[in-house]
Amino acid sequence: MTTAVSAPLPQRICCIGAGYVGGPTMAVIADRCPAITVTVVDLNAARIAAWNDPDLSRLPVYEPGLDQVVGRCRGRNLFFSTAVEEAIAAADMVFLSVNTPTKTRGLGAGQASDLKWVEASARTVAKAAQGHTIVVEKSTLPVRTAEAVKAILGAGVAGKSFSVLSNPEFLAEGTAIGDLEHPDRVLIGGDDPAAIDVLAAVYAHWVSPERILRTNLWSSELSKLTANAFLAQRISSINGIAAFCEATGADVREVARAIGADSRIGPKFLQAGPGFGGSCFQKDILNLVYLCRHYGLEEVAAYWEQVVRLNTWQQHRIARLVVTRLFGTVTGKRLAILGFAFKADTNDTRESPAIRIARDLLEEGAQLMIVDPKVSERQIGLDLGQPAGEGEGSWRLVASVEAAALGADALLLLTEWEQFAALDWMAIAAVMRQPAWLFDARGRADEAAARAAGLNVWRIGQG
Ligand SMILES: NC(=O)C1=CN([C@@H]2O[C@H](COP(=O)(O)OP(=O)(O)OC[C@H]3O[C@@H](n4cnc5c(N)ncnc54)[C@H](O)[C@@H]3O)[C@@H](O)[C@H]2O)C=CC1
Ligand SMILES: O=C(O)[C@H]1O[C@H](OP(=O)(O)OP(=O)(O)OC[C@H]2O[C@@H](n3ccc(=O)[nH]c3=O)[C@H](O)[C@@H]2O)[C@H](O)[C@@H](O)[C@@H]1O
Repeated sequence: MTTAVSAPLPQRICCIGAGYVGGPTMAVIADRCPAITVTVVDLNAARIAAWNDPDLSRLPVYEPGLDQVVGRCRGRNLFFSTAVEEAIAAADMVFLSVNTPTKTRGLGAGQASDLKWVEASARTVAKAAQGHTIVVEKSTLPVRTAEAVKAILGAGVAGKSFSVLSNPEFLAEGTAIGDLEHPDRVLIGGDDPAAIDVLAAVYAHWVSPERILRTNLWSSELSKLTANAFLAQRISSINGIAAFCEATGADVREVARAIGADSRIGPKFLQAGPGFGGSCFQKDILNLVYLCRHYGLEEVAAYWEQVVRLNTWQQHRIARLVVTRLFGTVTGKRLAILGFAFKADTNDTRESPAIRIARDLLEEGAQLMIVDPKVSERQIGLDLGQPAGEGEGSWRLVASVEAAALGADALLLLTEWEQFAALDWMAIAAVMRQPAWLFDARGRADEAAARAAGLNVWRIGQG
């Protein structure tokens, strides 16, 4: 399954989709392969303009270290452009890195992946490509999508030829650059050994051969869905045990440490929290569920569906217990929300647990004071479906935890930003309305200091 590589390199790579995956992935390829010209294209002109912003702090994706990589390559062998067809025509390798969200209507709505962007970009490649082109699926796709991509490309004009590869991306947001520079593995699926060699030669610039895995197309597509399903399953498992700990007097951190010491289980992805967020776990599992049902595997579908159900339950559970502890009502009460991104070190809020929890509390009439170092007021407004405001059932974005705490009955720690781990609890408690609460849904705050400052503390998974 592993490979040693000595194939020719592509000269020009085009990547369709300048998002959280396309941007950082291509920046690292350009950085590690100065001989390759990499052009990232997108229909979204504002996003491309942001990638070209001379001020590197204003790139459209926030990732630690990304600004430095882009700063080294942009204008040298890394380009961002809206000239999609031109870049495809010049390329000998084209990555499809477009969005594949859950369908919102029609057949499979709520579960199947919406492949309209993949189909549209494949059609553009079929039209604009010249000569032989290697087309690489970078987006996360339902197993057997390559068949559809091949069919679209095969219907193109004579004189063009294509090889289709699957090369799913395993980076996690917040650690994207490190994940790309030191991947556990690179997976390449395909049925054209020469094309696989060319792509493997790109990665071989910085990834050792034994980490470059080759499979058939379908195994590669399915491995990506499976990896995300397994990771998400661990989170739902530990969150279920956290609720059980709260009911029984056990402590989920101790349980996680104890089971994680078993080398067969391992310590990673055992952090109990407000449920997983991010654009992919839920959509990829629901896609798996849809595919299992399609193939008549109802029990398998129900098994994976439960991972998502438990996640949704966990988010509502946290909102409910906040209301219960605050004497059964939060109407008109100020609540400080610490963190809105779906995890630390990203500006991404897609499927963030903070959204569902905040919406539940707004529904109860709370006034939310939100603090997040990277998320914009505009984005929060879109996520909560209402603009910033005042009074019952309203929210505002404020600049500091101290400002959020002013007159608040409770703080909810929802994203594990580093700065929330070391707060001046005396100063914070002093400006809150008493009796005041800290609800630590990430288990990251200095609980002893918060208690010493007079706060009541609820911590995830602590009985
Ligand atoms: N966000 C993440 O951490 C990871 C995402 N993935 C997968 O990678 C894929 C992309 O995800 P993100 O980068 O997060 O999405 P994104 O939504 O940030 O970026 C996708 C971009 O593609 C552009 N686009 C769509 N159709 C186009 C077309 N026909 N021509 C030109 N541009 C077009 C959109 O304008 C958008 O800017 C998805 O399949 C996702 O499941 C995989 C691993 C990690
Ligand atoms: O396909 C994708 O999009 C990516 O999805 C995840 O990456 P990402 O969603 O960026 O971030 P994770 O670190 O996996 O965190 C996902 C969510 O789970 C939560 N989480 C994670 C780990 C944990 O122990 N506990 C926990 O609650 C995080 O706070 C976050 O809300 C996977 O980790 C990547 O390998 C994959 O490429």
